Order: sequence, then C-alpha cells, then structure tokens
Amino acid sequence: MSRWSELVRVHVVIDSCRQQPSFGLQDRQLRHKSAAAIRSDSRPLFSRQISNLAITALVPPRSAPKRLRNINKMLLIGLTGSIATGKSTVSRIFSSAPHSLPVVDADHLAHAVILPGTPAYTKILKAFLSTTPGLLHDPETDPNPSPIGPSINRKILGQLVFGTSEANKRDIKILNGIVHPAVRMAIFRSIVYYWLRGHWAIVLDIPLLFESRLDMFCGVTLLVGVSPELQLERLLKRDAHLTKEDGQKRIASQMALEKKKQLADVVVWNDGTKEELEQEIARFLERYRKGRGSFWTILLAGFWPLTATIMGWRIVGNWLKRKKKDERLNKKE
Ligand SMILES: CC(C)(COP(=O)(O)OP(=O)(O)OC[C@H]1O[C@@H](n2cnc3c(N)ncnc32)[C@H](O)[C@@H]1O)[C@@H](O)C(=O)NCCC(=O)NCCS
Ligand SMILES: Nc1ncnc2c1ncn2[C@@H]1O[C@H](COP(=O)(O)OP(=O)(O)OP(=O)(O)O)[C@@H](O)[C@H]1O
Repeated sequence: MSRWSELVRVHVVIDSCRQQPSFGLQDRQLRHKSAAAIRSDSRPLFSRQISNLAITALVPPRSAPKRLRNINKMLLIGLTGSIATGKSTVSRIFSSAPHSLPVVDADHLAHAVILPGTPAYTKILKAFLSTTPGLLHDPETDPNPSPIGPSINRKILGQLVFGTSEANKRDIKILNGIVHPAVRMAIFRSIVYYWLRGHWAIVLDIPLLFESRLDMFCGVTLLVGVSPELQLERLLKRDAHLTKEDGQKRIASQMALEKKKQLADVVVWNDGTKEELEQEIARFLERYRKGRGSFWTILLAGFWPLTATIMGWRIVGNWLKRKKKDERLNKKE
C-alpha cells in the first residue's frame, strides 16, 4: 500500500472512532467542545481532511494555512487542578472562540470507559458489586439506560473510594488500576486524532495529571488553583447532592494543591471573576503561541524520524525535570 493511501485509510478510521463510546466523544459537552474547534475552520470537513493529510505527507508550502503548518510543533497543554477549582471552566474558555482549541477531558473519558459492556465495567463489578449495595442503578431510574445492563452509580462508587480511611485508600487504588489504563489509551487516541487535524495546541484536562505522571508528555502544565474555602463553597454549590463532609473527603483524597503548585509550570489563580479568568487564559495562550509556524515546523512536517527524536528528547527532558522537582519536594517534607 502506498504511503498516501495508507494515510487516507488511517485518517478515515480515526474519524470514524468519534462515534465509539470508548473514544469519549459521544458526550454532549465534549462534542460541543470539538465542534467549536472545528467550526473555526469554515472549509468542508473532507477538504480539511485531505489538506491535513497532504501537509502530513509532504513538506507544506509556505501558503498552507498556519494551523496546518504547525502539525509537527503541536503543543500539549496539561491542564490540572483540584476538585472544583475551575478546570472545566478553563476548558470551556480554551474551546470557545477566539481560541477554539480541542479539549480532551479525562473525567468524561473516565465516565465513558466504565459504561455497560466495557472491560472496565466488568472489572468494577467483579471488584465491588458483592460488597457495595446500590453500585448499579435501578433500571427504572438509570440516567444512562443501556440494553447491555444497568450502569454504575458513580455517586455510590465515589462514596466508597473518596476518603482518607485505609479502606478508601485500598479501594481507590483498585479503581484507579482498572480505569486509568483505559483512560490513558483513550487520551492517546484523542491526541492522535487532533494531531492529524493540525491543531497548534491540544488541551489535556486531567485532574490527576501529576499523580498519573502524564505531565511528562506535556509541553506545558497549567494549574488552576483556588483558596480552600472558595473551593469547598463552589463544590457544594455545584454538586448539591454532596454533604459538606463528602466534599471535604473528596478534597482530602487528592494531592495537596500546594504540592501541585511546585510541580506546575504555570499557575492561574481562580479566586476572581470568570472575566478575569478569561483574561489570564488569553495572556497564557499569547505567550505560548509565539514561535509556532517557524522554519523548524515546516522542516519537521516532512521529516518524521527527526520529529520522533525531538519528541523523545522532550519527554526525557520532562522526566528529568519532574525527577528533580520530586527530589526537592521530598527533601522539604
Ligand atoms: C469515583 C467516580 C466514579 C466518581 O464519579 P463522579 O461523577 O461522582 O465524579 P467525577 O468523575 O466527575 O470526578 C470529580 C472530581 O473528583 C476527582 N477525582 C476523580 N477520580 C479521582 C481519583 N481516582 N483520585 C482523586 N481524585 C479523583 C477529580 O478532581 C475529578 O475532577 C469517578 O471519579 C471515577 O471513576 N474515578 C476514577 C477514575 C479517575 O481517576 N478519574 C479522574 C480522571 S482520570
Ligand atoms: N471564577 C469563577 N467565579 C465563580 N464561579 C466559578 C468560577 N470558576 C468556576 N466557578 C464555578 O465553580 C464550580 C466548579 O468549577 P469547575 O466545574 O470548572 O471545576 P472543576 O475543577 O472542573 O471541577 P471537577 O474537578 O469537579 O471537575 C462551577 O460551578 C463553576 O461554575
């Protein structure tokens, strides 16, 4: 098979994955996010796909749209924070005009990979069903009805795993061990998909970015922080079903914001208004957009081994940077 026809096949397969639950894009909010990014380019989808493939396969001409020339210099923005600090709010800013960036939302993917019929669903039932009453929704009131079976009640699962007791810690370890590999694979597929579409940056909204060490693959990590009182207040206002104790337990079960601050490249403080937050994000993007679309970008678009070497070099660099930070933090503790 020629390189050209192979590329066409790969892209068609990846595009069709958008309809599959494990890809995570069936979620209405996520579809809206990616639709916003796609809307920013008014050409028909087929024409965009063909031109992206052309750029991927050949050295792009100078006249190629800037978005496509950046294909090999794509920036992965690792967006993180603690529960209810404002990650989704920042994601919405990234995905709306004028930025219109694609956002990969790990929480949504984590929900998609445990839907009835998935391997993670079966493993969760095996691990927790016999000891957790109410783990499955009643078919009559199931918010995600499926012909395969009742869906998992995330509220009950959350009560089981979030907390500071030994049992909570054991259970969250088991749950993470089941869900995280599936989420990692879904994130990887999303990155490849958006990369082939030629976006200059992709936002990875991952609450456990540092815990799962996925920060190593990011060009920059952005932490959204908020003061502890406001965090609890916003959490309880948004998730009215949680008691104050539930909220405190969820906050306590995560890595301390102070520690995340030491690990992040950029910290955005979200104690102010949403308008102030929008301005902060615009400034952040302006800073990181600089330099994209350069001579190196165009050269790398046509020379994949060099691209792979540079990406590998960056990951090793990030790994070393993280190791140093961890050592410094361990000394302090
Ligand atoms: C326990 C579950 C079922 C609770 O679902 P629920 O809809 O009530 O909460 P939701 O998924 O929206 O999570 C809300 C927030 O809780 C925090 N959180 C979620 N999972 C974890 C975890 N394993 N460890 C620490 N904090 C977590 C995150 O800040 C997240 O944004 C769900 O969070 C889950 O399956 N978690 C395990 C997978 C995971 O780690 N997801 C996070 C992204 S990879
Ligand atoms: N600057 C702000 N001013 C007022 N309310 C805000 C602000 N930023 C976020 N919020 C509100 O706080 C709540 C939590 O924000 P958001 O859902 O974005 O947090 P999150 O970090 O994505 O949470 P989770 O980790 O649970 O997914 C939401 O109800 C949101 O509307």
